[in-house]
Amino acid sequence: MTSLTAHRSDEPADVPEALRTARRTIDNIDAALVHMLAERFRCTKQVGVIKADLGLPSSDPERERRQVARLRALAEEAGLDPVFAEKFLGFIVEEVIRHHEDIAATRGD
Ligand SMILES: O=C(O)C(=O)C[C@]1(C(=O)O)C=C[C@@H](O)C=C1
Repeated sequence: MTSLTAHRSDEPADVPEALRTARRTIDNIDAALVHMLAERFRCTKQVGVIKADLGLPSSDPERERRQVARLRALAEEAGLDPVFAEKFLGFIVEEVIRHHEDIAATRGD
């Protein structure tokens, strides 16, 4: 193991190689998640502006119902706990709705 590797992975020198390798994969996936979430929020902020301009409500429970059904089915196919997938979506959507409300408030709606 080189000092460059140690620095890049930010791991103590005594971490076993198999664990180090797994953690590199985890770090890559976490980075991808952050980038994907940033893109999603960039997009939903545009949705917030559209909704505020058209006087539409911040939340759309019917749309959310369809998203939950779709994501639960995808999760089952993928071997991910569908309850977790639903909770994760709900956590994100809750934040999106807060953003929509802020946008509507600042645009005088
Ligand atoms: O699709 C919308 O209408 C949105 O505002 C986006 C979104 C989401 O984040 O997916 C957020 C709030 C709504 O209740 C439903 C879905």
